[in-house]
Amino acid sequence: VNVSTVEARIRHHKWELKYEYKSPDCFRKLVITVNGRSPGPTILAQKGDTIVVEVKNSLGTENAAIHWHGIRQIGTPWFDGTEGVTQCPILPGETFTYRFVVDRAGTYIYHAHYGMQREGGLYGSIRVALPDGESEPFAYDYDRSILLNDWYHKSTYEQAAGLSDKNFSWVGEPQSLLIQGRGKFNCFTVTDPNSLCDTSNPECSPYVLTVVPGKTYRLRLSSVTALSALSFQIEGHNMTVVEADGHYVEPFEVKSLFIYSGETYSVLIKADQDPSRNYWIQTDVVSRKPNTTSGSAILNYYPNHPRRPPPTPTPARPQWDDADSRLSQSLSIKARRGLGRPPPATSDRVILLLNTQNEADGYRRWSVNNVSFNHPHTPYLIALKHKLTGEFDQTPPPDGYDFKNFDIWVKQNNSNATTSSGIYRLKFSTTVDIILQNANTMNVNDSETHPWHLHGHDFWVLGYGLGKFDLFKDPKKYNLVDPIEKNTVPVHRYGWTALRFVADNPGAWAFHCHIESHFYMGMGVVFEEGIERVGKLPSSIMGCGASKGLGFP
Ligand SMILES: O=C1O[C@H]([C@@H](O)CO)C(O)=C1O
Repeated sequence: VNVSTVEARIRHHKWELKYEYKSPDCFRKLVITVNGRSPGPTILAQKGDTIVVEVKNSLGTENAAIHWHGIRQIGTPWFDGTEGVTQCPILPGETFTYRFVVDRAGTYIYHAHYGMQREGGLYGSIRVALPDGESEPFAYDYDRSILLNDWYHKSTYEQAAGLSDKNFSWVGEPQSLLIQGRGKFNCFTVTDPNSLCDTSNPECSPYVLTVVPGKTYRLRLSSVTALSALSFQIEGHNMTVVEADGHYVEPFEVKSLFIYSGETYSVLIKADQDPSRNYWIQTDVVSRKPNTTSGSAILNYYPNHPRRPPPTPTPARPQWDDADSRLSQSLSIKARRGLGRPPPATSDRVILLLNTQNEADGYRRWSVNNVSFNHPHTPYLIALKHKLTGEFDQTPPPDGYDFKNFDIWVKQNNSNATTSSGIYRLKFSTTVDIILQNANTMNVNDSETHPWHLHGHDFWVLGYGLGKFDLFKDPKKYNLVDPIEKNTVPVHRYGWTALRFVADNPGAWAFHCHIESHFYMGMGVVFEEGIERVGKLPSSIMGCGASKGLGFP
């Protein structure tokens, strides 16, 4: 008999957030650490476990909130960790306890969701294993989590102040790329004599992945970049993609994996090359013209010395503007045969979301259907549940745009964008289609890739295309047979992406561009569904705006 008697476990973590001086890419700056580390500790769990994280905010003078990216928070919408949407921020000196169930095996991440704090270094991996006795539909010997990030030397405050100034200043390209928290900045370019940059600092020695010849490794790759779309490659080794955002992928091979901010993938590699040497692991900026050197790490074949540099030059960077290869990878990702869940055949509502760069009131913004998102002061979940209708704009944003007349290929004037805190109210349990439509930015001949992340759900990815979405023809080409489910998906330059999800998770959920500065500049929306089914909110999420005193009987 195969009766599982293993009780789901409670995994208890005690975390302290602090600003500390660190040199992840050899340049010393203040970094947000979890228990002294950035990336923070990896959360290891088994499907069905309850994760409890007691977060003490010791940032001194700064609020905090932590989002559990890819965890749907079924029944616990108040622990999604999205400041302004699901909770008030954790005040300096206070301790907030997150408590949620990890209900599906897979690769997930956690990161700050307050202001632009993620790029300060507050992020880490979540790895949820199958219950005892169940096995994955692929074989491997070892399992490793690798976080990819881009890294800036300016503080998030300097960046945010520049973005929200009438005299707009853009964050620019990152100073370096980090692999599992380590990168290498060229210190010779530092002109400030007071800055501390030391390429011999052991904190910035490259990440080393040691492999035993002949063994197969499952690499769980996650991107938490502030801006960059990345390619990831391992010299001399092909990778087989087997998982994306917690869902099994029909396996396919790549030389170079494209990964967008907020996405996670598992790839399998076999250590089957010449074992007498080491190999380069490399990540590069794609989709924007790079001004950042490659991020490098070492694939170390045991028993070679882990720091021995590979005898070959670093691999060639993939061409940054090769849009075809990126679209082609997107189209290759399908649910694993026999293991995917097919989507409902039809939807109840179609929401077209046009992504544009705008000016609103003289400020540079990003907008969806010409509405730029503005956080209210009282989190939506609390305002909705307690019917505090004065706390956000009650007019919902539009379900579409003037798609007949709008030309996505040219620079618009866009001076008429408005800012709003209005949200989409979805009928509980209905099926919703979202069409992300990309367009030209405010620069001539320019369109950018945007990775969109949905909280509280996974969506089926029904299709991608280039150009303007055709409401009549394109839905006929949807993949309703084996679409992958994901929580983050790119909308490619001048392209569209079609998604479907079921609005069956009571709560208020953000859906936004995962580029940190773009969300900060208004590139997001909020969905509400089934608010009347949400249970009593914990008083710990309250204390700001109109929720002051609400939690106390
Ligand atoms: O929001 C953005 O602003 C800059 C640029 O468009 C400013 O001109 C850029 O690359 C973004 O992604």
